[in-house]
Amino acid sequence: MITTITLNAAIDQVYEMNSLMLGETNRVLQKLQQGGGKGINVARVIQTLGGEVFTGGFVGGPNGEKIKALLNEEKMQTGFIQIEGESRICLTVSNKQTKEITELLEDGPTIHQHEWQEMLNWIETQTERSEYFVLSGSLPKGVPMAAYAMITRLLKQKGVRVALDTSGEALKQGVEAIPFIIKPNEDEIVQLIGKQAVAQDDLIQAGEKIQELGIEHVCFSLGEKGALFVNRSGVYQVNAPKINVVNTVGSGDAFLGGLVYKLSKGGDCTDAYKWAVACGSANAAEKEIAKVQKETVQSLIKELQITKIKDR
Ligand SMILES: Nc1ncnc2c1ncn2[C@@H]1O[C@H](COP(=O)(O)OP(=O)(O)O)[C@@H](O)[C@H]1O
Ligand SMILES: O=P(O)(O)OC[C@H]1O[C@](O)(COP(=O)(O)O)[C@@H](O)[C@@H]1O
Repeated sequence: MITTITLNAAIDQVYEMNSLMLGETNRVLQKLQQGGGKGINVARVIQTLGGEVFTGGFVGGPNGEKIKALLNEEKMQTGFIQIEGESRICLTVSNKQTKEITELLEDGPTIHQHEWQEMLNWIETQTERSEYFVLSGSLPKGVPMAAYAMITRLLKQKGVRVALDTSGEALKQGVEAIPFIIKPNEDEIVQLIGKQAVAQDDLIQAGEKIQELGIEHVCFSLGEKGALFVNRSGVYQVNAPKINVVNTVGSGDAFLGGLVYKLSKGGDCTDAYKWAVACGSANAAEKEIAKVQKETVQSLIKELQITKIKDR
């Protein structure tokens, strides 16, 4: 069983528009609503691929009720902790003409100390039935900056493998706890290593340094360029397939869903790397967030090549 956690769950709302002009009246062509936030999205992708997945996090207020109802409709297995605050709304504006994507992300509720403690207790009980935990997304206010580092240490003591996908200081501290997998995107790589890593050699050097800390799979997702993976045996590159891009929001979550799903099945990790890129790209071809089509993933995997660019 894979468990995913979303400390800052959201209603993910997508507005499709013909244009978006600041300072003008803009009309919405179509509105979509989903239960979201990174861990929930990862769980949706794992469920679509056929994996056994459970998803938890904090939810509260009418938005929290909506998130639970939406996930219920999708028959997702959930175990949320109810909070006093109100869950956030994350808005994606998708411009049909220019294909531009604009994201407006609320920062979400404040978590009280007793709610955080409840979460730590819940995680502890959930370890009994989980081989993997996915910790994803921004930290809500009130939760310690070391939250992911604390959870990672707790899970590792129980023999659970941790995949971490977050940003900024939470990522830096999380990395110090040595999760099994990290998946920074280009912005997060810069935050993590403190310098622009535009050249491939810089990325490889940074990835190797992080891997040597003991992180088994350092996975750099690089948008339309695909991804670079560093593990103890080498450095691997997978180029993204050419697709008709509709909405890239959730591609990182789909990437992580595909990666953890395939790793949890065992076998060669290079297959899991291809699944990750195929899922990320399959997501970018859809309007909805982290709602990949299994058939698209399977056909993209056949197109993908993985290249070992360095032995270690
Ligand atoms: N424009 C694109 N074309 C094809 N694949 C894409 C595109 N954007 C993202 N992807 C796929 O999604 C994966 C994750 O995207 P990325 O933008 O790196 O993550 P995040 O959403 O976390 O910023 C990429 O590795 C790639 O496989
Ligand atoms: O928790 P954060 O970092 O605020 O991000 C939340 C947003 O990230 C998403 O999960 C998408 O993330 P990715 O594009 O990185 O996969 C949205 O669904 C959500 O609204």
